[in-house]
Amino acid sequence: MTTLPIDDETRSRQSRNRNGINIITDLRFPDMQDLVDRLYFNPKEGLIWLGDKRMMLMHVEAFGALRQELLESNGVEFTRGLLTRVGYMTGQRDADLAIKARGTGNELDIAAAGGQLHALSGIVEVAPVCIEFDHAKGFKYGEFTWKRSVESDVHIAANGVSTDPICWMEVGYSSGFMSRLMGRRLLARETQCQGCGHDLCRVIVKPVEDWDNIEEDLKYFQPRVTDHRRAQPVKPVKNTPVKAAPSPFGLEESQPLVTELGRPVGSSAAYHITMHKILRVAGTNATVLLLGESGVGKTMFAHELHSNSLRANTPFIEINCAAIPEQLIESELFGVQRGAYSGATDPRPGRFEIAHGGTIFLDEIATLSMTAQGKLLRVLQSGDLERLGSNKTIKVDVRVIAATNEDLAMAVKAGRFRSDLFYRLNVFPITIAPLRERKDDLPLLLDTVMHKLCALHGRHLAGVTPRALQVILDYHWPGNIREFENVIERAIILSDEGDMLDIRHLSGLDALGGQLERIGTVSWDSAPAIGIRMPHVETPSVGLAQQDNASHEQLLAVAQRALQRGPVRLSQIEEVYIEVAMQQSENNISRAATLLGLSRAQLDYRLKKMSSDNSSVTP
Ligand SMILES: Nc1ncnc2c1ncn2[C@@H]1O[C@H](COP(=O)(O)OP(=O)(O)OP(=O)(O)O)[C@@H](O)[C@H]1O
Repeated sequence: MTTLPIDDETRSRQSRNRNGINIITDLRFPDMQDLVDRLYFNPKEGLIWLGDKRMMLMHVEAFGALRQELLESNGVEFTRGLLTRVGYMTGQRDADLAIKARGTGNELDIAAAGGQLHALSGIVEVAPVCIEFDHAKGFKYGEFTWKRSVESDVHIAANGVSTDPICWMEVGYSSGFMSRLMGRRLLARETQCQGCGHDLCRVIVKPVEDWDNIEEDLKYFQPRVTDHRRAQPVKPVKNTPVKAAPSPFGLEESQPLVTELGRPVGSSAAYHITMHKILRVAGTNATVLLLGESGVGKTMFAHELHSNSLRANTPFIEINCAAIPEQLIESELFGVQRGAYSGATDPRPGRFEIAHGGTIFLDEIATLSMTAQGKLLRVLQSGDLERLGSNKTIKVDVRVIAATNEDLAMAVKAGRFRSDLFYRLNVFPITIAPLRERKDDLPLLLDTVMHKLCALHGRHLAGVTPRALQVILDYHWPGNIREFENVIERAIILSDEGDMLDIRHLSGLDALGGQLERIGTVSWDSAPAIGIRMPHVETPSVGLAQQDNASHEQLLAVAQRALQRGPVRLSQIEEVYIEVAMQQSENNISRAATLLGLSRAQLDYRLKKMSSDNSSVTP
C-alpha cells in the first residue's frame, strides 16, 4: 500500500533504537481537520454523525449527575465497570473510524487519531509522550498525558479529590481503541490522575501480558464480577443431591481469577448483552433456552449461568440429547425400574434424579423423541417423573437449561416438536450471536485461547504476526468459536518453539472454502509493521503482504502472465522471493527473514534446503 508523505509535525519526532526496541519521543499529533470533517450536524432531523456512527451531545452536568447516581446506588465497583466498558466500546468504534479516515497514512497518525477523536468528543485533551515498539513483537509501550478529563472534573465537583485514579471511561476508551487497532489485548492504566489532585493525568498503555496484577483491571472489562448481585433464594434447596459433582466453574467472588481460562470472555456489545441476560436470569429458577449456531458457546454459557445461580454448589448435569440413541434417551433421563426391560437387572436413577437440587443442561433438545418430550413437559410443569417400568412418582427439584441450534418454532410447525413444550422452554430465550457478528471479541478470544493451548501443548510462542492477526480478524468463522479454537490449536502445533504464529500456520482456513479476504499490513515508516489491522484496504494478498508498495493488481498481472506461459512450480516462486530478499538485504539472513515474514531459523532452513536441492540436480 502507498504511504502518504509524513507531515512536518510528525517528522519532528525523535526516534532511538535500543536492543531491537524503537523508542519514539517528541511526538506531536498531526492536523486533525480530516477527523473534524467527518463530524456532521443535521439539527433539523435531530442527528449528529461522526463518520458513520450516530452521536449525541450531552451536558457534562447531566453526565456527572448520572455517574454520581450510579456511584451512590450501585457502588464504585459497579460504576467503574460500567463506565470502563462504555469507554472500551466507544474506543473500538473510534478505532474503526481512525482506520477509515487515515488508512492510507502512516501508523503513528492512525494511532494518533485515538487521542484526537477523544478530544473531538469533548472528553479529554490528550498529548503523546513516548511510544515504543519491539521489532519482533510490535507495539510495546505508549505513554500519554490527559488534561481536563470529563470524569476527573465531574468527580471532583461531586466528591472532592479522590485517593484513586477515577478516569474509568477514558481508560476503557484507550484500551478499546488500542486493542482494536493492534488486534491484540492492550490495557491502559492511569498512573496519576487530576481527580487525585495531580496537575495532569498520566496514562500508560501496554500489552496485557506486560502488566503486573492485571486481574485487578481486567475484571472491570467483564460484566459478571461487578454487576453480579444474586437474588435471594426463592426457596431453599432442601434435599441432598444424589451425587454431588463439584461445579467446574464456581463463581464465588473470593475465587481466584485462574478460572478465567475456562469461562467465557468477550468485549463485543453482543457478548455483553448475552452476559447481562445470563446474570439477570441466573438468580431465579426460570427455565432458560439457549439458542445459536453450533460452536457459539451455548454449553459454556450454560455453565456460567449455573455457576452464577443459587445452585452453584449443586450438581450441573449435562446431557447431549443427540448423542444418546432414541431408545435409550428415556431411561437415561428418567431412570429405569428393575425388570423394565430384559437386561434391566438393577434399578438406576436417571439424570433428572441425579441432578436433584441442581441444574440439568439438555443440549440439542430438538432431537428428543416425542415420548421423552412428553415426560420432560411433565417434569417442567410439576416436578414429577416415573422411572421407566415403574408407577411410583418421584419428585425432583431441577432447574432446566436447554439448548439448540435449530429453529424450534419451525420444528413445532413441522410436527417434530411439541408446541406446549416449546412454550414451556421458551420462558427466557437467550440467543448467542455467531462469531462473525461479534468480531470485537476476537482479540480477547485469541489471547485467551493462545494462553490456554500453549500451556496445554507446552509451546512458548513469541506472539502472532500482524498479517496472521489480520487474517484471523477478517475471516468469517462459519464454525464459530469451536472452529476458531481448532484453527489456533493446529497453528500452535505447526509452529516451532519461539515462533511467531503466522499465516502459514493457519492451514485450516484454506480448507474451509478459501474465504480469506484480502489482507495487508502497513509499515511504521520503514520499521516492521506494528500490527494495525486494515480490514477495508485493498492491499496485496496472503504471502505478499510485506511488499507494501506493490499493488494487488500488479501482482495479479505477474501471476496471470506467468501461468499463461505454462505451469508454475510454487516452490520456484518461493525460491525467487528468497533470492530477491537475500539480494536486497545484502545476504544478511536476519534482514531477509524480516522481509519475508520468517524467523531467521526458518529462512536458514529454507536456504540450506534450496542449496541441497540444487546440488542434487546439478550433474
Ligand atoms: N465466550 C467464550 N470465551 C471463550 N471460549 C469460548 C467462548 N464461547 C465458546 N468458547 C469455547 O468454544 C468452544 C465451543 O463452545 P460450546 O461447546 O459452548 O459451543 P456450543 O454452542 O455449545 O456448541 P454446540 O451447539 O455444537 O453444542 C468450547 O471449547 C468453548 O470453551
